[in-house]
Amino acid sequence: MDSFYYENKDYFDQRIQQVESSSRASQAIRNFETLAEAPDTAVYARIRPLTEREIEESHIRGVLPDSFNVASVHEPRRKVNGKPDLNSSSFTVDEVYGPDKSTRDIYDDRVQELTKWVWDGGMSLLLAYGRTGSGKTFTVTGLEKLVVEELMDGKLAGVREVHVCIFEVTGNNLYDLLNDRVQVSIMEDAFGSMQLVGILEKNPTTSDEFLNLIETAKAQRSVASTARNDESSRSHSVCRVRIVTKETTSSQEGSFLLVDLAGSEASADTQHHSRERMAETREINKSLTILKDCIRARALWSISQADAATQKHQKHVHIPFRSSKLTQVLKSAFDVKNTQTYKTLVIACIAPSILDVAHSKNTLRYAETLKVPVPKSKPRPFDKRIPTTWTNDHVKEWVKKNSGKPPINPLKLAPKESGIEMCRLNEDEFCRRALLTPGVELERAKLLYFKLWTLHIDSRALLSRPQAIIETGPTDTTLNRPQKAKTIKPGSFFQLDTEDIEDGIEIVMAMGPDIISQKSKKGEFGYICAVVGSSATAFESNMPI
Ligand SMILES: Nc1ncnc2c1ncn2[C@@H]1O[C@H](COP(=O)(O)OP(=O)(O)OP(=O)(O)O)[C@@H](O)[C@H]1O
Repeated sequence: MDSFYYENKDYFDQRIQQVESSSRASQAIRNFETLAEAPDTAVYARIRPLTEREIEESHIRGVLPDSFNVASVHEPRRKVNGKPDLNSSSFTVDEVYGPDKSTRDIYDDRVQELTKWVWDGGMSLLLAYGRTGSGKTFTVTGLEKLVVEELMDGKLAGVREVHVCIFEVTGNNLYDLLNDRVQVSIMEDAFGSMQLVGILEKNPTTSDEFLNLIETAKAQRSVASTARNDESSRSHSVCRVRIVTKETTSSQEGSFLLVDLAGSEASADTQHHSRERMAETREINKSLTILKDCIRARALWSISQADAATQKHQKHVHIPFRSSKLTQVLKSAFDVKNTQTYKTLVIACIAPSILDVAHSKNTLRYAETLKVPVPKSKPRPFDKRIPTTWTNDHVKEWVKKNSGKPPINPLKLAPKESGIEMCRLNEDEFCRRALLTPGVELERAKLLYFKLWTLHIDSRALLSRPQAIIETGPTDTTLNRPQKAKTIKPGSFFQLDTEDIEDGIEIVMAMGPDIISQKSKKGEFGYICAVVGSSATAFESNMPI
């Protein structure tokens, strides 16, 4: 096709110019509304500019940003009569960045939010996917620098320790890029977390120190590439940043995984390579397919959870993370037992040349399949027992009523968050905001956080078992709910209705059926309950979620 393209270059040039001018018009009517709430998994496409070599060789662009979230791909083709034609197709992702967009634009739009999320104890995963030479390393390295700047320049609130390790996944082997490529292994600990055994973790205290580590890792990676007589990166490179805070006792650790994936190559591209290189390509492609399956399966699982009430989509979801070393390393991002929300950003990197469109289509197809369409279901109406149905006004009202005296300022705690967003907030961030109200001490902030979580957990039980009664009971610590109470599981927490609240007792925990009281002898069914006190230190509990 290359020679056909050069023979008909003027024709293709003209056609692409026509397409480009019409796509500019459609970009102008960008719909900002769809960006209102970024989903936990976002998929972007970044189309790099033509390189100098490509320009010298008279390539033109065959992949264009069509609208803010659509990339159009124009493939040269020969009609049966021998005349040239363009085969056009389009792909939809969350956001398309054209060649005029900088790494800073991507950072400001999404990655900055992931960085702040991690600083406050959240988990983020950033993956750059694409064919060899499509701009993955350029993008990840640029973003890493901006992440480092944000983390280390001291402008984020609070004091944290930053720990970093950078390693490479080549086939089934892991190499430490900050320790002379020493081989490391991966093991699952008793809690189901994957531990890198033998990895060297550094603790940079300045931006420069951190950036030097990134440079060291980059040099180690290219040493290996040169040794294989191979300019491109045939391995996945992972930079793991852990954020540790000592400010509150129960604070969670933040984690940011930035992954520069190995180039996806079609098997046909490696036909002229050695058997070893072909096997390597197969291994890389396999790991990328497993990665896609894991991301999709995790997203499907989240949807099934959100939809648990209707039971429509609740089915067993298999997440095959054990099938490759790469997905084992990233296990925490797919683990359904992980109670922390992972925010994931996948950047599909695209080489724009019209002679590379077959590869670009594969990359965009891969990116498209990562987007799991969320079934359109009617939003659940407001229910005071279910925080995920609360609007920001409901949240504010709840904070005012439940945060003691003087109440925690809802404008400081939840300036614009809905109930779902408040449940996603980690404890540190929740307490930090609560403490902005003068006179509020940490214990009270924690108690309110706990109250919200208790409600949320109970509401999940209600949603997954619609027959379960999450009702209030009398404050004599015995729940008297004949029949209905039989569905209550010991260990469940219950929030009492306002009219049932006495002596400030709002929350009780069901211990077990009351079989000895006078009421039960009369045939009434009740539960012995433990009172949950108003002090944050009154009890401890591991609640199933
Ligand atoms: N957005 C961009 N703007 C300008 N130049 C870019 C951009 N993206 C990539 N490039 C250039 O394109 C070339 C290939 O980019 P890069 O090395 O990042 O590709 P890659 O996908 O990581 O390739 P490999 O898989 O072989 O490592 C480099 O010369 C890089 O500087």
